[in-house]
Amino acid sequence: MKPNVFIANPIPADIEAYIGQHCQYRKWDRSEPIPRGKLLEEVRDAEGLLLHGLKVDEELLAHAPHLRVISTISVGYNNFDIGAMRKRKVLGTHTPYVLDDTVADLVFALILSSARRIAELDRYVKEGKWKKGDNENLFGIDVHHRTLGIIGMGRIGEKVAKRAKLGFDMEVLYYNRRQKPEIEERLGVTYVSLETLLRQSDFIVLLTPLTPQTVQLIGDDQFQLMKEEAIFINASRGQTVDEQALVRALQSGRIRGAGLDVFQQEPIPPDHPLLALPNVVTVPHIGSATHQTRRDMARVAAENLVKALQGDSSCYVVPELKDLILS
Ligand SMILES: NC(=O)c1ccc[n+]([C@@H]2O[C@H](COP(=O)([O-])OP(=O)(O)OC[C@H]3O[C@@H](n4cnc5c(N)ncnc54)[C@H](O)[C@@H]3O)[C@@H](O)[C@H]2O)c1
Ligand SMILES: O=C(O)[C@H](O)CO
Repeated sequence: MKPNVFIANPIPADIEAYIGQHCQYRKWDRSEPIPRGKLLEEVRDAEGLLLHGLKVDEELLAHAPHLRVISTISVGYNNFDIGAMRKRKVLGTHTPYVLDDTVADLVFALILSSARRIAELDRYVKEGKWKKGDNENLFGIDVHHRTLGIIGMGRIGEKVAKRAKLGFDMEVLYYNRRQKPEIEERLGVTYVSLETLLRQSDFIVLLTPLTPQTVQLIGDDQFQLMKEEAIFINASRGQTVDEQALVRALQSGRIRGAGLDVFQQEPIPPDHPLLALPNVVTVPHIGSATHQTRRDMARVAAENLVKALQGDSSCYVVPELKDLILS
């Protein structure tokens, strides 16, 4: 008997067909998110669940007594209640590696857009404000040969460091849970304390996962340490930053600017003070959102689901639940 699976987000047809070869499945294929009540209904008989960005908590697990595997189409898995999943022996899988270069590209797009004021000056030109003559009010700051500080030197952080070192001749500092001598040797990056990184960097990129230890890792105290010329980039999760403190730092000129892909509330409310600031570049959580990479992520997530249901340990189980597939 093929296991029952529920696919809670639309995926490409050939990837759906691959799941169909190994599982019986039902699916939600509308572009708007599945309503919570409908999801709770659909998981009743499911042994496997494929999703992106939906909350997995005790309530959902209680509605799904047969569930064995939840596969998220993302590398971040802060939507998983790990404790509740462990209690019920439900495996969680995610999609590392396939998106690293794409997210690193987006981080650099935010760095360059903020430093050279691309979004602001695009509006300036299109609004017909461009006059002849060299206008110093339009100048930005250099990215090349400046100092980049990466908080969270993981898979994506390393790709950002590589771009910075090889493409932009930047000095790269990093702060991480543990020092990584192998990356230091290979890329010539330097491990420093968080305080040193904040004091010395011209660009600060936040790339840690959202965990209890990283909630509001950056707040008033951390913005106080930054240079006045610093540009702050967040591509991790909105909750890793105290957003009110960020607004204060930007409004008061404590830092120069920010480039943001993630927000405390997504979509960010249209009247949010961050959106009124010219020195902030915003994009709607699109770090991994290219056609190719989202496709690759869906493929890896589908393979994870099928493999995990078959007890094949070569799938990408989230680190905190790895022991479950071996037991
Ligand atoms: N904006 C986007 O679209 C997008 C896309 C992909 C990933 N992300 C976010 O980026 C995160 C990182 O992804 P990754 O694949 O590089 O993960 P990773 O696990 O390879 O890297 C994370 C790094 O952060 C470090 N870290 C964890 N907690 C820390 C702490 N308290 N202090 C200092 N360092 C800490 C880890 O040691 C690790 O080196 C994801 O968890 C996700 O939240 C966002
Ligand atoms: O974590 C990820 O993979 C991205 O943020 C997309 O959800």
